Amino acid sequence: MGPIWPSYFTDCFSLIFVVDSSNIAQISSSCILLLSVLSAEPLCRASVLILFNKRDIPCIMSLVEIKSLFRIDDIIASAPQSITTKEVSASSGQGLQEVLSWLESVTIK
Ligand SMILES: Nc1nc2c(ncn2[C@@H]2O[C@H](COP(=O)(O)OP(=O)(O)OP(=O)(O)O)[C@@H](O)[C@H]2O)c(=O)[nH]1
Repeated sequence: MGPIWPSYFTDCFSLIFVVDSSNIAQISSSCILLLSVLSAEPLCRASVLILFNKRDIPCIMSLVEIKSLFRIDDIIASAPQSITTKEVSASSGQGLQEVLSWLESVTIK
């Protein structure tokens, strides 16, 4: 789906990027996709929420290790956008309330 995402960038003020943090094999491609999204000119002022999803699934790597592999600190430091990260589980609902609070905080009133 990545190739068609730019069709939706115009007038986009907030963005939620979901990472499957149980799938270590996909981490680097997910990171590259995120970098391409963050460098898109129409999104340069968007508020960005990165969700590390599937935290209910036992994984051989901790979230700290996954974030390090993802180079999340470097990405946040160099991106023009305001970026928030959260760990969630779409399955159990872990973190859902925080996601809703974030959405409320970035919603244009
Ligand atoms: N345990 C668990 N399962 C989840 C979670 N989120 C999604 N899933 C399940 O994971 C399966 C695949 O969903 P996704 O990863 O969203 O789908 P996808 O991105 O098309 O899948 P891939 O391209 O194969 O990675 C579905 O059965 C979902 O119900 C979660 O937080 N925890």
